[in-house]
Amino acid sequence: MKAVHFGAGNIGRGFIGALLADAKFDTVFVDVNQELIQELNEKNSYTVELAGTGEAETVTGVSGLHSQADEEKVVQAIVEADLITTAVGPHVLAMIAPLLAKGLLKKQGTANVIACENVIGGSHILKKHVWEALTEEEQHQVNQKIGFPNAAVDRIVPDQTNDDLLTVKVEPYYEWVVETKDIHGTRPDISGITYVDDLEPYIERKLFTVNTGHAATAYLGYQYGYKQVKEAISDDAIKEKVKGALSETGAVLIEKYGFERDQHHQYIEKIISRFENPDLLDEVTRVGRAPMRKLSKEDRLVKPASEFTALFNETPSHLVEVIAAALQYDVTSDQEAVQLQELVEKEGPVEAFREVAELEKDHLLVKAVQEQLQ
Ligand SMILES: NC(=O)C1=CN([C@@H]2O[C@H](COP(=O)(O)OP(=O)(O)OC[C@H]3O[C@@H](n4cnc5c(N)ncnc54)[C@H](O)[C@@H]3O)[C@@H](O)[C@H]2O)C=CC1
Ligand SMILES: O=P(O)(O)OC[C@H]1O[C@](O)(CO)[C@@H](O)[C@@H]1O
Repeated sequence: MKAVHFGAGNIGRGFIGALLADAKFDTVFVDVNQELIQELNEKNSYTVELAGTGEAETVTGVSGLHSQADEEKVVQAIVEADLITTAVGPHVLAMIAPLLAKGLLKKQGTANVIACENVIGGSHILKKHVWEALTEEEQHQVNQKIGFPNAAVDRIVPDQTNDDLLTVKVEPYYEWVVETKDIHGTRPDISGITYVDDLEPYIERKLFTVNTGHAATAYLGYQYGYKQVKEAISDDAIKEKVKGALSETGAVLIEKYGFERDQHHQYIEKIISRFENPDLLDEVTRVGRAPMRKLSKEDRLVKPASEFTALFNETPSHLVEVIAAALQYDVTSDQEAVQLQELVEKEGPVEAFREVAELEKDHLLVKAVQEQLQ
């Protein structure tokens, strides 16, 4: 079996690539990092270390292509692929879509495209961008043979500090959930995938617990002066606030999906313990990256906070505190943080928040953030 995976970064190599290799796929990684591509083609393998266990896995059957310089080869690889996956970041999906469209158009048999990004409906977002690159007739042709099932991916893979460029250290835990309804042909035979009929409860539980909790730890940690996530979460004051924020998202999730309360709180505890892994060096600036995306209306802070407000007619004080901390996140090496701070400087933090989160002026959440910032 053959796979093409866009994005040979942390999650690409450390999670998706490893699970594809376990399922006996040969994987072509498509990236823009020439150094990574060269290494992949020289070694055709790399190591995945499981943090805190001393265990490691060798991933074989891999190679690399550049998404611009090797365009024709990428198209050919897509033509031959049984499965196409991505882990490039939500904003990059639009950039890879034209090339993906070219390859999909030339394919003969059925295949599936699975976006493995931290966003709700990632594969559908990618499909929308692919559609923009095709005529109506071409869309029809591609629709007959290609599925775009949505997915949720969960594994903490920090930025890497190894001497070897390809080696990647990951947490042992992982979860890859794929929605069955949009799959074309047979389901990819990958034992690491959990197939579900309805992804929504899974992706929301994951995004509004793992990612909300992580973002809360990062923004509060940055505010308190911590560099590493594990340092931030071992500060009791931060941990209590993170737990508070996750109780609020938990209240929304329990109300919406009927999760059992005690089980959900055990899930929260388990997630927090993953942030504490002493063998994971994970900087608050990686987890807090792209604060404008993280403050957008469908993402991990504002969506559960506005749903909490609507459901319970009160504002979630811990999430509001995290949102206020995110508005003060001024990391100069982060393009979105710089852009956010420029907006804060120009419009003031409350108006900046309202604009980024696309909320009405009189929304209770806007008022609560205003009070928090006073
Ligand atoms: N790192 C993690 O723990 C997790 C990350 N994710 C999601 O996975 C996605 C990727 O995240 P990471 O792997 O952490 O980021 P990363 O920055 O390590 O990897 C992204 C890769 O995409 C490549 N890329 C950028 N533009 C490209 C283009 N036009 N064509 C092909 N490749 C391109 C980059 O060179 C890089 O190698 C994000 O959506 C993230 O939210 C999801 C779960 C866990
Ligand atoms: O990848 P994003 O959406 O910028 O957010 C970082 C988050 O993604 C992860 O890398 C994996 O879920 C978490 O470590 C963190 O919560």
